[in-house]
Amino acid sequence: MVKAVVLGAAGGIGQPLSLLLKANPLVTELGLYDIVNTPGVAADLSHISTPAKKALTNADIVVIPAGVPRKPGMTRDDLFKINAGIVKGLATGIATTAPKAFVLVISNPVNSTVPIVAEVFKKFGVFDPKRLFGVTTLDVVRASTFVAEILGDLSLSKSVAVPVVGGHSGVTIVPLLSQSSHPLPSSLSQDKYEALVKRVQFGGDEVVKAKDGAGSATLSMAYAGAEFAAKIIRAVNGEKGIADATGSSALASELGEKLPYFSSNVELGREGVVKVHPLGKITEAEQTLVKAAIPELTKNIETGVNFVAEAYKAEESRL
Ligand SMILES: NC(=O)c1ccc[n+]([C@@H]2O[C@H](COP(=O)([O-])OP(=O)(O)OC[C@H]3O[C@@H](n4cnc5c(N)ncnc54)[C@H](O)[C@@H]3O)[C@@H](O)[C@H]2O)c1
Ligand SMILES: O=C(O)C[C@H](O)C(=O)O
Repeated sequence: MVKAVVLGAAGGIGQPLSLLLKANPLVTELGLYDIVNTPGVAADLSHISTPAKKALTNADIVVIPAGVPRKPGMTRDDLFKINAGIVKGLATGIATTAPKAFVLVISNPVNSTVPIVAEVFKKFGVFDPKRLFGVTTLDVVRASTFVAEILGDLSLSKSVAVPVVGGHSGVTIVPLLSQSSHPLPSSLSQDKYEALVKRVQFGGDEVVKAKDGAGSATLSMAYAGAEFAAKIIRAVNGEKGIADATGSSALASELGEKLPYFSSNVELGREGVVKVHPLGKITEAEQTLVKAAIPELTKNIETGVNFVAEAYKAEESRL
């Protein structure tokens, strides 16, 4: 029995993600919440429509695609002003209603919204780093698709696995192409390698540009979110040895001293992350990418942590 809840269920990501979760036979109950149009989506999916508190009761897994998406010319950080408050509010609802749930944060900027959820959970004494994830699966999906394209066989894209570590914006996205399950052609030029890295790092911008003001990736994100959620659900159901390269898990990686959040290859179990894998053997070029990611990721994490600290300070001074 697994209850999944989508917060932001009426949105561009929320609707197809809810559909994919509905289609997952392992999801036995689906809770939908949005500030608009929830009954419409719920009726459409023949699902429950309840206010957040009730929707969250007994949730095993909560996915959060609530918040505003980018328009051309914006960075993910530009979304912080609006989305930070939305995510803090929803995290409070989860902390007080479903503190044991696995939480999957999609709302951008993920590098900062994951620390926001963690800080709220700490305040309520319910923080479990093994159960909190930033969803960076779309970067893995993109990297795998782009590598399959280079290999000239798109039918491979489901079986190509490329670990992508770090964070979820620009230089913080670090594809470990040397660890691809399907090696790149040895003839690939340095220019082409660098272009591939850039394409993975800025894949989101490609979609934002193509949508021309109508938002950012929704369908590929729903697919990626549902894939990751499905892995969590299988792990919750007791399946062993489920591996994934995703999630700015708040667990210490080998970079843990420098960075409290760093998306890594992880192994999942009934209680959440059971193992954070080290980066393993990486090339000099990949080491350079990791080094470049750290300052930006550090800044993004601090932004999230400081936002919550200041919000609570302001709340206390009002009392
Ligand atoms: N992690 C990733 O890889 C990734 C990929 C794509 C998009 N995103 C992010 O996901 C977010 C959503 O994108 P979208 O295209 O679905 O946007 P959208 O505007 O289509 O949908 C967002 C939904 O959130 C709802 N919402 C707003 N405040 C809420 C609240 N307090 N409680 C519940 N629901 C609330 C809105 O009503 C809306 O239905 C954006 O921040 C976007 O940047 C992340
Ligand atoms: O690019 C965006 O703003 C949305 C998302 O983070 C993505 O990678 O597609």
